[in-house]
Amino acid sequence: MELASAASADVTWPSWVLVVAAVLVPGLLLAGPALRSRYPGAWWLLCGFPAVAFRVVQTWRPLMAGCGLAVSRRPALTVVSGLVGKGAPPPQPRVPRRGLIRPTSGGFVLLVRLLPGQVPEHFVKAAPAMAESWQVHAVRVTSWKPGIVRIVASAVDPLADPQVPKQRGPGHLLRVTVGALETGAAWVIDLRRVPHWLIVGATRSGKSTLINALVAGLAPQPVALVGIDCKGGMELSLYEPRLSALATNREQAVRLLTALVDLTLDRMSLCRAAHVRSIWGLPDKERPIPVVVIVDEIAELFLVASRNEKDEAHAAGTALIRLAQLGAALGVFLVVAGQRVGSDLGPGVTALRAQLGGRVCHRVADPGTAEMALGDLNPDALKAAQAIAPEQAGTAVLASGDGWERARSYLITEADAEAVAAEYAHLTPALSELHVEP
Ligand SMILES: Nc1ncnc2c1ncn2[C@@H]1O[C@H](COP(=O)(O)OP(=O)(O)OP(=O)(O)O)[C@@H](O)[C@H]1O
Repeated sequence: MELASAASADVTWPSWVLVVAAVLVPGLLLAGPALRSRYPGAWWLLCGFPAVAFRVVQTWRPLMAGCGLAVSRRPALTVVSGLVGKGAPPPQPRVPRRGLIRPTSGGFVLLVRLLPGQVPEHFVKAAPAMAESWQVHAVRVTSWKPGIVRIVASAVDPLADPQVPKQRGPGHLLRVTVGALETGAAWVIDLRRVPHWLIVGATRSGKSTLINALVAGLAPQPVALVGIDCKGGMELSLYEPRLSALATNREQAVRLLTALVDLTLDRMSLCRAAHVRSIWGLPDKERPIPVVVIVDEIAELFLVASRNEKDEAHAAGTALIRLAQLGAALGVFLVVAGQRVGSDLGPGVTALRAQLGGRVCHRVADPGTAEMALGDLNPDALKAAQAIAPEQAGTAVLASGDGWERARSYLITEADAEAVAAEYAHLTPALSELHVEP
């Protein structure tokens, strides 16, 4: 005892260490919050992640046991160990094996090997308990491969205020980063991967903001943008300088959609003559420009009040379905937005929905719209979509054949989108075949 205290009394720190510590520690305490908000990524990696990773390691065994994910040793072994080690404590139950804890921007990810008898759903149920024990914002569990689950944790809410990254050039063709995912990764709409999208949401839920982000990302690219806004062009006319065509009522919309179908059929003949299966197989010089068709408020196209309107609505619906069926390979992409999308709008809506593989569901006013957007792809995502609160405008549930996740678009205002459209107006391709008489 005396020796130990003598040894500790002998430790003398060089004076420069004391000076550095005296400056650094209060400096970090004072400047911490500012550094954290200015460099959140670096702050998380250096300060937040090590502490949370330590917590994960420390709590892994009790957490697994508490959530019923630990499995007792085989009884025979327990008996043998009891005989061999008389009086020794009983063997610890087995817990699932955990892989490396890898940091992500604002969270971490780890893989876990399931024990015999376990299924991914057992871990999905334990996700809230994991988030509490590790003191992180949220934990998502997904099946990774047979026998392995992937646990993704976000330390802070990445959807609280996603920041628009600094744009470097026009980026990849038909690929736009429109927001952030719950995992902290970028929310990318890649039209070459998923060519057609359905975006739904109640009023003031964030549909236009998402379309602003999409148009702002596509405007600098060599693509033609076409708008169909049957509410008199109130929404899409903002981007008019960058639009190759804009229809502002249903009559114009039908003519524009018919012209687009003709353009698609021409491209089909071009591809057939060149013996290729899509415009991407054509040489660069011969490849027609990709066309992105944005439809704002789909209900305006489908709702009917008279016999005459019924024919128009039918023609619009048929042309849209045709475009969705043929367009992807021929460079025509659809982004269809609506407040309320239900089968009551007509049989064409359900047929169209089946062709729109990418789904974005913001806060909705009626469960039927969420069901229409997500129900056929991911019924699990419905609850998450219905839980989006009005103050979380811009937050949405994304679904595709691969699964679902929550995301929030960047706040690109109408003024921002208008400015981008004006800046890149000189890139607007003149497509005379799409000209619709006013
Ligand atoms: N990603 C976002 N981040 C923060 N705020 C947002 C976001 N998206 C939308 N908002 C807020 O919500 C408001 C309404 O958004 P937006 O105009 O996009 O809704 P909308 O669904 O298009 O509504 P409507 O159908 O009535 O046109 C915006 O003015 C903005 O204040």
